[in-house]
Amino acid sequence: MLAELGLIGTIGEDDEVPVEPESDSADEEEEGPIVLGRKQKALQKNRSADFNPDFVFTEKEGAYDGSWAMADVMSQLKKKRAATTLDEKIEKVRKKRKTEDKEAKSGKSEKEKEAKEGSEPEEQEDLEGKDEEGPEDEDSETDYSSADENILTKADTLKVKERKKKKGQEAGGFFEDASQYDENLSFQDMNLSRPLLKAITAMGFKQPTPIQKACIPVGLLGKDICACAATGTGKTAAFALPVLERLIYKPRQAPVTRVLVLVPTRELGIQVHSVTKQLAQFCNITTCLAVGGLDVKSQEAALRAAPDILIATPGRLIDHLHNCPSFHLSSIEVLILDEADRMLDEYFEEQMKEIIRMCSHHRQTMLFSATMTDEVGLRNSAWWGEWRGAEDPAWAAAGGLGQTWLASTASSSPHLPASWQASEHSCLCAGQVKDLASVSLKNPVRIFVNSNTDVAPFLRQEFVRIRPNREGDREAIVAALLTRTFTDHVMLFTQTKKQAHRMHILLGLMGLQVGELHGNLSQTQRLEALRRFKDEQIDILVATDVAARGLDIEGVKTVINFTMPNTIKHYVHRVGRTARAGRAGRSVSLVGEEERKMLKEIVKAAKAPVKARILPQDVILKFRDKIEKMEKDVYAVLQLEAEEKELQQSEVQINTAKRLLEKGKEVLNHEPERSWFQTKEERKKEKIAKALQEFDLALRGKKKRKKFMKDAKKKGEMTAEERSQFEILKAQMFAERLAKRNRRAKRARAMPEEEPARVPAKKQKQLKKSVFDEELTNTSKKALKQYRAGPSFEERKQLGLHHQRRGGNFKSKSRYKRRK
Ligand SMILES: Nc1ncnc2c1ncn2[C@@H]1O[C@H](COP(=O)(O)OP(=O)(O)OP(=O)(O)O)[C@@H](O)[C@H]1O
Repeated sequence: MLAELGLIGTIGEDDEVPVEPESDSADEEEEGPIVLGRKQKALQKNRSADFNPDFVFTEKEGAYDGSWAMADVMSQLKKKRAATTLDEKIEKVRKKRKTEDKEAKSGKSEKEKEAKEGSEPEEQEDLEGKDEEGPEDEDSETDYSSADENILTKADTLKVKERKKKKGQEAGGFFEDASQYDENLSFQDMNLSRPLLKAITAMGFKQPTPIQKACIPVGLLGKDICACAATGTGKTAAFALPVLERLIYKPRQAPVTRVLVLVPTRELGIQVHSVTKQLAQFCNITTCLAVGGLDVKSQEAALRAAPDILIATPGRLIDHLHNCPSFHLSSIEVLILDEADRMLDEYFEEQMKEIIRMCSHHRQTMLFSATMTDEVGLRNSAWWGEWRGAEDPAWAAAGGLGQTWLASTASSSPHLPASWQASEHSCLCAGQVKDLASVSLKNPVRIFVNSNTDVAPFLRQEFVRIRPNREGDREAIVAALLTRTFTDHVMLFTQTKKQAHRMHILLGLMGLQVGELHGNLSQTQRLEALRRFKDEQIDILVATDVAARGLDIEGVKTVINFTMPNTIKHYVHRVGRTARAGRAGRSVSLVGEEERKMLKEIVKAAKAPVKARILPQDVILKFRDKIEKMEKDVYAVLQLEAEEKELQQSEVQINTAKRLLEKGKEVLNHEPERSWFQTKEERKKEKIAKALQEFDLALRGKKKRKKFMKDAKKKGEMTAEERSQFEILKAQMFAERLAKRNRRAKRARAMPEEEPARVPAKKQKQLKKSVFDEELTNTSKKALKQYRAGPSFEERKQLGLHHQRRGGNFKSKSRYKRRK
């Protein structure tokens, strides 16, 4: 690639950098455990030895086919008329540019030749020689002179960012204490059935990861779990294995769906489904995938067969619940929320309420995430509690899945944390989690193997500072990083879909192999991009946060953040796409002035040294120049896209009109409209309310923002600076909205449902009862009779009222008397 661009590579990902105080070579030299296809050699260097965590991922053996059951999924995709791909358009524009430049160059050299023929005939040979020998440069319009090459060979500089430790505050603390597990526990020790152990071996898992060691024994007991472990540490198997074991142990009596796994994105659904299927490959348990973007009809057919385990995204699940008459959730025995904090945030709020309302109350619930907070449960306690509050306490005794066996194992299992064995509730954490336990989950076990700001253990974090008023450098810096240093297995995250698309075009025009993944694409395009990235057909995947959570793409070496994401949580997930399953990985984030606060927090939370990468200024300038020159080509690609879209739209219109003329109106409406839990009107209202909220936030006291938005809209085309500013602004708006919502939640929604304080019987007797307690709250028959009848003769005598007639309102009478 560098050769194609006429550049010479500079600092390599694995190179030693002089300024770096400690050597990085060790982590590059160790072998990666999983062998990759085409670029194996590069990846073999990718294993880290920088860190020494307790757990070491062992090499995967056997035939673990990590594919996403793509064939299955692809057959469910809607077929669309094939148009030219973006890459084809980019290629077309590139070729055109090359020919133009070639022509321009040859015209120029002709002129020079003529001029020189007249003046300096002796230099002719030299020039001709140069023309022949000189490379037929593919990117001749941005060719670099030999002087420039010197500049480009300058190495980046890496400096360790010092972090200020708070006195007396060590990382971990409260969280680590809460989750103990038997470190020597093996899969064989876990009482798992043979078919599962066979599948584990087939998938190449030699020993359980910490989260698996901690969760599987507890999950087998049918306990509710709230679990947090770093990205890429095997949470999927941690929830899937106990569930599968319980399904095997207690086979179903009737064909019903018993386990529901909810995930936030379609791609993650496909992946979780694939992993579950692989774990269940040697038993009779059936699985089903119900995510958006795939064919509804075939999903409905699969649901009618009542699969044991259903993996779904909330929207599509609700669609089925409302439109597939025989499908319901009343038989769900286990509910799992993968990426639980996301599933319970405002985005899914209405949908989750609807799903929980339809779910059986008698269930085990498990929440999993790398960024789990106690708040997750607390914040959602109000509405969640509504449905779980009145649960049958006899559930555990009556038995969900294999309860008898569970009861016997509970007391004898040597693999449960010591604290758990001592007392069932000692594993529940004190403080905030108590609130969560009492409202969201039933006596949940809190298993925090990592803190919720921990990044993957083998991740090396780097940051590139964007200087004030140099926001426009971001694209140039990213291009420089991708061309010179991180050339393959890279995920580049942007804040907006538009920027992701632009980066795809820009990098594509530079000759890099790029794909994009975001919500503006069809499902086919999304999956195709992922497939190509997994199959190493492309080197760089530009994505929005839709790809930030959960995706397990083998061999991702680098994650680049174009801007810092919305929150630290988003950051943890994004950078978690690399350094998975014991492998090393690197993240490089571009940080501007306005994002430094988040950087500080990241540095503070980091357990390994965080580094600042400094690119030579000349390099940035060169790439900036290159991009500027490319603007017209970017525009040309966008034009091609717009033209093709227009053409497609008119084709659709013509076809519709044709069908209308031929077969009448009913042909267009032969499909009955699908119902949803919200009416169209409600959905519209919700959207408007959310948009207004955002709008309100954007304008709140921030004149700068208001002006920025207005100016950008007016101009239509943004400058590089404005584009970057817009990315940051979007992240800030999200963060503010979240903060506002959290503040509001604490006031209005997060009332912890505290149990009435239990007073010991002895103490109760000692407590003095007030007159209020004794008289007004006494609802016994005798007391009520007495109250109706009024005071007795004795009492009236005491009050000096015995001479008055009984009955009537003696109080008012006496008052009347006094007044007189
Ligand atoms: N016991 C094990 N031994 C070796 N590899 C494992 C083991 N368990 C899981 N893995 C592998 O680890 C990788 C990450 O697993 P998984 O996707 O479940 O992580 P995760 O914790 O859910 O990550 P995220 O938080 O990003 O969703 C997968 O490739 C999986 O095959």
